Amino acid sequence: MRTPFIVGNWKMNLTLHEVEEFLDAVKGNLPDPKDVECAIAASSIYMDVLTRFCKEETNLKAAAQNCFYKDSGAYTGEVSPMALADMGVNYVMLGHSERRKYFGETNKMINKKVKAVLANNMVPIICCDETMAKRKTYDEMNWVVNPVIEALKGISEDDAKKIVIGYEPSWAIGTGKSASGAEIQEACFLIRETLKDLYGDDIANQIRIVYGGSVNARNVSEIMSQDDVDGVLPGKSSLKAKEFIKIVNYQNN
Ligand SMILES: O=C[C@H](O)COP(=O)(O)O
Repeated sequence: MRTPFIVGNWKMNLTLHEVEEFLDAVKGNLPDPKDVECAIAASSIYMDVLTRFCKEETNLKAAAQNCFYKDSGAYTGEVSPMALADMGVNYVMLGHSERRKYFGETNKMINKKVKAVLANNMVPIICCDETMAKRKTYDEMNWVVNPVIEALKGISEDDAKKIVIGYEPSWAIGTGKSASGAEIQEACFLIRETLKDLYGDDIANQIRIVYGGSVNARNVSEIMSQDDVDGVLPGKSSLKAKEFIKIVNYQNN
């Protein structure tokens, strides 16, 4: 059984004061991780505050939004996966469409980062973008499948079981208009079939696939009801504690 997984991606938002207010507000309001596992992907400057909080409030996991593929060295401005692991970070998002678009991240680079994150005993959340143009061509290799294959090159079966795949169509990100349940299921099914080709049914059925793109408290239940969807990755809706609490408690609404 795949435990539902909800990761709020704060992106480059919130001040320290707002982060503290958010964490205070969610305390005691998050579901049991056996029912729904929750995480916040914060900017690395807030990682210390977040990981300290997560050590007390064990219903929340800490995620980073990115990291470099080397543990240390002369890489000015980069974030070390070893340092993140040392702080108690559990998950690292990799290959978000904003990283690909604004910072030129390639599938090859993301594959190196996946290996570095796993080597530091954290779990990568590998994000796969999709443009509407690609979806319309129905060219499966270029659609959502290719980034998954490229990101997983050289990843063992044991490691593959742990990873999370994020399906995030860029045409739905930050637009306020989520993909429909059927569109999400179609892509997530395709991703799972790809995982089956790579690792076989047993492992593919253990890998969690989450959807991101204008998820909110109103559409989360419908999205979560899709067969191949195991979680969501709300961006904007995760900035307000009240809405994040509603999203993660979708099973009670
Ligand atoms: O990582 C999160 C996604 O980019 C979704 O962001 P959004 O919920 O603001 O559309």
